[in-house]
Amino acid sequence: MSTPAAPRPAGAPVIRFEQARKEYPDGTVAVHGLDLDVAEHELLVLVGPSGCGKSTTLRMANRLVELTAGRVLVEGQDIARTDPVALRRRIGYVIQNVGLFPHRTVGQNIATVPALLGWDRQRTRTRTAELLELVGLDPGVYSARYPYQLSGGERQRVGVARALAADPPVLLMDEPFGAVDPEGRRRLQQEFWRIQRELGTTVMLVTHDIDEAVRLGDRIAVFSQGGHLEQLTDAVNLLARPAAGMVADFVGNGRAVRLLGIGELVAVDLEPAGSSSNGPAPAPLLAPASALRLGSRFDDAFAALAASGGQAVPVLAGGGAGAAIAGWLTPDGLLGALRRITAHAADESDEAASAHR
Ligand SMILES: Nc1ncnc2c1ncn2[C@@H]1O[C@H](COP(=O)(O)OP(=O)(O)OP(=O)(O)O)[C@@H](O)[C@H]1O
Repeated sequence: MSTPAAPRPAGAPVIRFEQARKEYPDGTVAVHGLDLDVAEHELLVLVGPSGCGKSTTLRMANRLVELTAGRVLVEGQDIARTDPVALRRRIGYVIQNVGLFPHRTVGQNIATVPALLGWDRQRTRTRTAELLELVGLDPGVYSARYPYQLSGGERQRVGVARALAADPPVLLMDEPFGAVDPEGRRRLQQEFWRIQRELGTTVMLVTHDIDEAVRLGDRIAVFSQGGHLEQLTDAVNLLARPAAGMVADFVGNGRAVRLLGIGELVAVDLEPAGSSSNGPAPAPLLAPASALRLGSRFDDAFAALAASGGQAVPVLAGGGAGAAIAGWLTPDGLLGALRRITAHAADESDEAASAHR
């Protein structure tokens, strides 16, 4: 991992927009006066309808778009006073159609920034192989291929690997999984999420897809036209308590299903392990691979309850041979779990609302 350019107090924002404004030469005000912080190691998603200023905001952070007024700070430095080329070496950038160099191999594409930074061949080769493995492509097979020899999904993986090559502290992503079919997209999202947790990269990601936002974002910023920040909160809160009006419309139907996709089972959601004789009637133990565990997503829990015909299903703690039944999940338990995460969201949103006013 690279070390940050300068020590910062814990929790200091890595990217800070201060009254950032962009007016294009034809008079279009894409972003009016945005205040927004992205915290270290955070994956912040910008979401909103077409033309609301998401890409403009993102591109203000690496100076592909120059501000008309206000400031953007990256790692505490005003980027207007930073050399744009040096800035972009510290900030990875991934766009929808990836923009791989067609006449360079996958390995050479990934090595673009390391080459600019003057890394030696051995270090570059090792890093390239590591990154290909990280995004799930066999280096022996893919390093020497050209972009035209890849599927759309593979190209996007290479795009992500290239952006991560010099281990930038900050990554900007504009619809990075847009060109992939829904199933591949889901897989890429999952893998990217894992990689981001592992590397601790601070990420700002633009999407118009609310499901993607909910799946990936530590926090989600919902924009309306003109780069207005309508709501900034975590996924549960956004779904449980969307701000009235534009956000609620944008989040739309299917909120309950999305909540099922993000909640995770914890011990308080379960009937105690010993209660099966006088409490819920236990379903037969599921095959370990499909068994529920503490931390299982609610949608898996819902599927297991449906398969058991509504009978209590066992939930395991620990893995492998050491796994033990932590308790039993009943339909009421799952309802309680949904109430638990939405009640938690309500508390936080009340706090956030008073902090914002
Ligand atoms: N170079 C430009 N000159 C004039 N107007 C522009 C320019 N680039 C973008 N705009 C306008 O600024 C507004 C915001 O555009 P932006 O691309 O930031 O939106 P977006 O939310 O990323 O949209 P989408 O989801 O459709 O990509 C839009 O009205 C767009 O037409």
